[in-house]
Amino acid sequence: MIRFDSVTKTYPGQARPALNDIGVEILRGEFVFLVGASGSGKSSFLRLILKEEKPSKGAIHVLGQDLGSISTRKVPYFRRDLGVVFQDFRLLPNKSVYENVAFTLRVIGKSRGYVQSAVPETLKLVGLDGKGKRMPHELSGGEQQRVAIARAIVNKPQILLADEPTGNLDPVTSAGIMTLLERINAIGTTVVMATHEAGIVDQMRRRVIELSAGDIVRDERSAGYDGQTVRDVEVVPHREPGKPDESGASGEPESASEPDDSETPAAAPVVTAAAPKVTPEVMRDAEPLYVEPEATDAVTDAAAEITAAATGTIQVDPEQLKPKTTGGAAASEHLTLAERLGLRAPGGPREGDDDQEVGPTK
Ligand SMILES: Nc1ncnc2c1ncn2[C@@H]1O[C@H](COP(=O)(O)OP(=O)(O)OP(=O)(O)O)[C@@H](O)[C@H]1O
Repeated sequence: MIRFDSVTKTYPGQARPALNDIGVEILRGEFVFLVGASGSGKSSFLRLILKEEKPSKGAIHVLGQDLGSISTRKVPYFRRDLGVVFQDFRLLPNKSVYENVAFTLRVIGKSRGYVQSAVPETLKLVGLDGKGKRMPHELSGGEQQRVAIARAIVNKPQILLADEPTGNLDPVTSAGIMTLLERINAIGTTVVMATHEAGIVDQMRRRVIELSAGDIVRDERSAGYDGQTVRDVEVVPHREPGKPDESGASGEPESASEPDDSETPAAAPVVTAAAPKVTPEVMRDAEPLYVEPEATDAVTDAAAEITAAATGTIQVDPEQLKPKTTGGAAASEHLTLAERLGLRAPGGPREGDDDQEVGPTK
């Protein structure tokens, strides 16, 4: 379903690769956690799957397609089979919950009838039944992430990529989001999620791929956040190039072929584990907030109540009624539609891109 063959990604101007000769395969229906310290390459891994970035070396196959052979014109079609969720939700601030979810379907040319049945069904699935008319700023963070998840899955993608989806949420709300992702996985979607949340990973016991400075250092089934290894905070002492350290070892690279990267994290403490916010206890005690797809209306109502109780009352201050997005409304005005939807990284079209960003080319 997703295969990396000897993939190296080195960003322009960087001596050290963000991902270094990665070989890994993720099968249909798996739920995979990507863990690792900040800067270890998790987001790069997800961006490569989305074809937001190209590998510097190696090949990536997703859903049977060699990404290197998909033209930029065809990328929007390829991405229809992928749903993406981010830490900062990335909702369209001036559209209602319903319109945020419907938008994905409209740009790919789904019929009005399809939209009218798929959107309420998906909102029900994520526990937001009855909240379609709300605007994003009238929702709690957990509810906004549910809208983002609804938008990502409304087109029934085969793969859901989630980059720190609980990063901005409190522990209880995070646990609810995880039960939802678990449910989405149970109905057949392959989920790949980058996270720093040890409690979530420890409780869910799924496959864990751990990255460290661009290398896969662990790939275990039914694993926890820390694996078998001791993962205390590791501090690597800084050494000036050419200057021996206390043990007398030279500060020169061991081999002449090793890159001389002045931005190497060796100059700063290397934190190998983040402090857990969501504890195993919170995960264990979490109310399941998702709704079974075949649920009756009574069940849906109960789930909506649980969601409302878990996310709390929202005090809306007139100041807050102004559209909010990460980076502010002013910043969002300068983003293209595809960028705001997360279908393309902010920064505008790059060399080799075509004009078509989302939706049919005709
Ligand atoms: N667009 C870019 N240009 C240059 N370097 C980049 C770019 N994106 C990422 N990097 C570098 O690549 C390395 C891996 O970054 P990446 O964002 O993939 O890590 P991460 O594990 O997702 O980190 P975090 O947990 O903080 O999100 C880092 O050293 C980062 O500085």
